[in-house]
Order: sequence, then C-alpha cells, then structure tokens
Amino acid sequence: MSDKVAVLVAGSWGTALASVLASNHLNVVVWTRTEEQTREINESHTNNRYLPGVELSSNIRATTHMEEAVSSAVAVVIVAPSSAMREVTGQLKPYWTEDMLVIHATKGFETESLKRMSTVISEELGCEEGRVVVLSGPSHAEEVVRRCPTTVVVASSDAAAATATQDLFMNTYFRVYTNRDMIGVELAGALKNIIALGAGMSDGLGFGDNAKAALITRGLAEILRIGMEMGANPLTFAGLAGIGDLVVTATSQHSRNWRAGSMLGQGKKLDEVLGSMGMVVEGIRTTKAAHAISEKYGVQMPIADQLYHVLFQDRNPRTAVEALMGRDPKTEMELMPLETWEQWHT
Ligand SMILES: NC(=O)c1ccc[n+]([C@@H]2O[C@H](COP(=O)([O-])OP(=O)(O)OC[C@H]3O[C@@H](n4cnc5c(N)ncnc54)[C@H](O)[C@@H]3O)[C@@H](O)[C@H]2O)c1
Ligand SMILES: O=P(O)(O)OC[C@H](O)CO
Repeated sequence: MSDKVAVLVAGSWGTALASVLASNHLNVVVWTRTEEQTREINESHTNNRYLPGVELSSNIRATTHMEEAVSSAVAVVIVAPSSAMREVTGQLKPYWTEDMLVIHATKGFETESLKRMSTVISEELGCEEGRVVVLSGPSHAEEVVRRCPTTVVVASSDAAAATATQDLFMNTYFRVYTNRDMIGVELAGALKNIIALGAGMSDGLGFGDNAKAALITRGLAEILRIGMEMGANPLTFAGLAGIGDLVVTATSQHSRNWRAGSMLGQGKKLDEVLGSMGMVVEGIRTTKAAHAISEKYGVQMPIADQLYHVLFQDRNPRTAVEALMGRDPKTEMELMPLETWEQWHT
C-alpha cells in the first residue's frame, strides 16, 4: 500500500498536520496555491508566513499541481479555511478516487448555506457524508510543531475510516481518539470560536477570570442547546472537541480568535483587526452563521447574538456585556427543550 498522504493547503494547521504525518514516516505532499510557498517548503524547509522559525521535515514536499499532490495517495487531508472549502474540494474532485480516505480539519460553516464542512465535501466529491472524517480538538499548530503533547478526536459515521485516520496520525506526542458523532464534533469545533472571540473581548475590556469562566460555561450551554437541536450527542460537548477545544481557544494567546476579540475589546474596529491578523479568524464568519442558525432553529444563543451585534452592527462591546448581564433571571440548567432531552433518553 502507498505511504503517500496529501495535505491540501499549507496554512498553519495544514503544515502542522503535515509535520505530524511526516513524524510518522509517511510521504507527505502538500498542495499550495503559490509557487513561492512551494519553493520555500521544498528548498528551505520552512513556511515562515504561517509558522515562523519552524524547520520542517524533508519528508514534506510541496506542489501547486493538484494531480501531483493527490495521485496514488492513501488519504487526503483538507485544511482549507471554511470560506475556501467548496472551491478547494472542487479542485480535488477530478483526481479523487473512492479508495482515498477523506479527512478534514476545518472549523467553520459554509456561511451562505449554513452547511457543515463534511456536507460541503461530500456534495463536491459526490460521496456519502459518512465517508468523510473530521479531525478536531484542542490543538494549536504552534504547539503541535514543537511536539508538545496534544490530544484530538477523529469522528466519522464510518468506524473503519475513523480508525484508519487514528492510525495515520497517532504517535507519542499526538494522541488520537475516535468518535462516531460527526455532527457534534463539527459543531463543537466551529462554535467554540465564537466564545473565544468573546473571551478575548472580555480580556480586552479589562475584565477578569470570573468573566472568562462565565463565558466558557454559558458558551458551552448555548453550544449544547443548539447542538442537540441539530442532532449532536450531548456527551460530545464534554469531550475534546467540546470543552477541551473551548478551553484551549478561549484562554490562549496562540488563538487567533482570542487575539481578534482582545483587539476588539480594546476598541479597534473589525477591519483594522482583520487587516493586522494575516491568518484566518474563523469565529467572525461563524458568528454570522450562528446568528442565522439560531433563528432557523428557534434556539437562543445570547452570547453569539451579542457578538453578532458587535461585529456586524457596530454595537459597543460594553453595551453587549450589559445586555448579557441584564437578561431576565433564569434557571441554570434550562439548557435544552425537555422534549429533546426525553427523546434522547428513550
Ligand atoms: N492554526 C491552528 O492552530 C488550527 C488548529 C486547528 C484547526 N484549525 C482550523 O484549520 C483551518 C485552517 O486554518 P489555518 O490556521 O491553517 O489558517 P491559516 O490562515 O494559517 O492558513 C490558511 C491557508 O489557506 C490558504 N487559502 C486561503 N484561501 C484559499 C483558497 N481559496 N484556495 C486555496 N488555498 C487557500 C492560504 O493560502 C493559507 O495557506 C481553519 O478552519 C482553522 O479553524 C486551525
Ligand atoms: O487560532 P484559532 O483561534 O483559530 O484556534 C486554533 C484551534 O482551533 C485551537 O484548537
């Protein structure tokens, strides 16, 4: 069997995952958009724009040619930003064959259709959604390339595909668990970025750990509420893709979402913040998607709603905090419609 794995696109996370695969002695080919980036990876073994100062394995080769990247690969790992997922998968389609494992590690929705990434991929490739595997969990690229111990989850309704993915990635510093709940893992990975933006904003406003803990906990409550409505297993939100990723993203200065939120809290405007990042901040688009999803399903997402107003309707972050703190008194565990919970338990 071939030991070749293709990674579609060489941003920070694609490059970090390529490094894990190269550590496992696989023959890794990354597909990039530019000749300049391809040359840098092949000749200098670096990707300085996305992972400054990191030396990449010589087992990682780059190409701008999709056919060369994927032909005869056992697996294709798609790590495009959510906004480019349909376009990149469309470019993969002519060279993808049924025997190739399809894995994605993207955290977001298609904002126009509100579709999850596995739906977009399966539509473009013309395969069953259950064929796709999602890799998610608490994992900053900057720490993975330093081989810091990291745990992730791979989810698919195809148990054999999830196990094959576990075998590809697992090693002494990158521990991989399987999960059958593709919906829950994808929703958790996408929605936590909204809460990380909020946590950054709270820090930027000068608030403390109490506020951040409140955002994480009540953020988890609203992720759980919408997640159950959309068909997720509630226990997934207590796992690596849920609380694990929420904590790592909402509390770390590695997080682009936290950093963007922090700048907004300090009074910077969204355009200015995005201009200074130079990397994808998925939580911005996901906040727009969550606003529409919450209306579509009739499920309240108060934190996402306030962030939507700050990001897209110029609401002052302090006014958003006052609105959250001034909501009607509630019972803490009023998390989900009782019928949904009862359905789950019958
Ligand atoms: N960086 C992390 O630590 C990390 C960890 C886990 C998950 N993720 C997720 O991985 C996904 C990718 O994030 P990232 O951190 O690698 O982003 P990034 O900003 O570091 O890199 C994005 C890459 O996508 C490429 N790209 C953008 N538009 C494209 C298009 N239309 N066609 C082809 N290539 C295109 C860019 O050239 C760049 O190489 C996101 O969904 C993110 O949430 C990131
Ligand atoms: O840098 P962020 O905010 O996109 O988060 C990166 C990862 O999703 C953390 O698991």
